[in-house]
Amino acid sequence: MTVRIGVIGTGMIGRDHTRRIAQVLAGGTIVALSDYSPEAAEKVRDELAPDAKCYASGEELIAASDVDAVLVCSTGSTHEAYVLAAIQAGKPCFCEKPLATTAEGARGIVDAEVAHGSRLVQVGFMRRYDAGYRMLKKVVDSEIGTPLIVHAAHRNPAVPEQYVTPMAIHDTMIHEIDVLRWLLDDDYVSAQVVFPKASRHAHSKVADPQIVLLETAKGVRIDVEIFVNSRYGYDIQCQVVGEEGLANLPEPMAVTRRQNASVATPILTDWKDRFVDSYDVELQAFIEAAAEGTATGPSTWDGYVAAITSDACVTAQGADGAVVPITLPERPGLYR
Ligand SMILES: NC(=O)C1=CN([C@@H]2O[C@H](COP(=O)(O)OP(=O)(O)OC[C@H]3O[C@@H](n4cnc5c(N)ncnc54)[C@H](O)[C@@H]3O)[C@@H](O)[C@H]2O)C=CC1
Ligand SMILES: O=C1[C@@H](O)[C@H](O)[C@@H](O)[C@H](O)[C@H]1O
Repeated sequence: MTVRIGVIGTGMIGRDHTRRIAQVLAGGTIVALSDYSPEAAEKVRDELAPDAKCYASGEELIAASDVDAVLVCSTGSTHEAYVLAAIQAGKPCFCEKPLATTAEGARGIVDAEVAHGSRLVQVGFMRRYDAGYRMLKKVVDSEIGTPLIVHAAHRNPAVPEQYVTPMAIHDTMIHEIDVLRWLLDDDYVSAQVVFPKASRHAHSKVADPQIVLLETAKGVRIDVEIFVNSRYGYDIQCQVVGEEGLANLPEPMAVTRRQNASVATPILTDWKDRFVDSYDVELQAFIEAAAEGTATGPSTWDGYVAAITSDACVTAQGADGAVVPITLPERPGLYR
């Protein structure tokens, strides 16, 4: 079966996901597009999916009888309503992060999916599909003993003026929030944020860098440095310290040069390049599950837990170094 897919939001990532479904992946075809700006949808149609129909609204696209599955790639604040509409229509739905911008909104999606009775939603936490993180997880699961500490860093070269302090959590660190939970098979119990001396390259509305300290239910201590004006590159680091050894996330493949009396390895500068393969793998998994009328991978529950944790971290940003507890409700059977 070829899964007929509609894409809502044809900005940067919606366009890129349309390209991969139209040109790279197997088993799916783009039949529908919609964007708040009709020209944006038409442009993507003309460039990548000439047979797709453009819809005036995401709701109409979801309701269309020839749309089997939906990709929600619009601005974060619009995700919740579209995902709820897709569940209502009984259609598999891939939702880019965040699942919702509030924990309450994400809880509503959990409740709707539980009421539906089976999984329909995959959240776009693509790092779980990254070959490097998967290799790291294998080692953490079996070779370095019980994990004790994680040191992580998420560094971007620069961010635009509209990037504000809470975005370091909601937009950027949300990837670490999800992937470290998955890596350790654990949940968070508290968050604390401390601010080092600010970089002179940071805009006035973002405190940068910042360090988020998380504690897990099993007692692991995690420090995540978020530095979005690091200047030098897009750099994702993750080191797990275990009782019997230590494991590092592999660096992206790059040619090392020995030249002019130095050894040099280039570092990526654009996040789109860093996880390009993982986006392919996550969407291929979505297409295959959608063909069976279901969803796999990062779930609505994972999106909800990420939202609860993000909210706690944002509270911690304003708490003058105080530790903010994180309490999770009981996990419904659908997600066990
Ligand atoms: N997994 C990942 O690594 C990444 C995820 N994202 C997420 O993807 C989402 C989109 O991000 P970008 O593509 O970078 O943003 P963007 O700003 O380039 O595109 C968003 C698009 O949504 C459209 N839009 C806004 N409101 C809408 C509505 N109500 N209905 C339909 N379309 C609407 C806008 O017109 C725009 O074309 C965000 O939630 C972002 O966090 C973005 C980049 C990377
Ligand atoms: O999701 C993403 C962006 O929105 C965010 O701004 C970047 O920091 C992340 O690394 C990228 O994966």
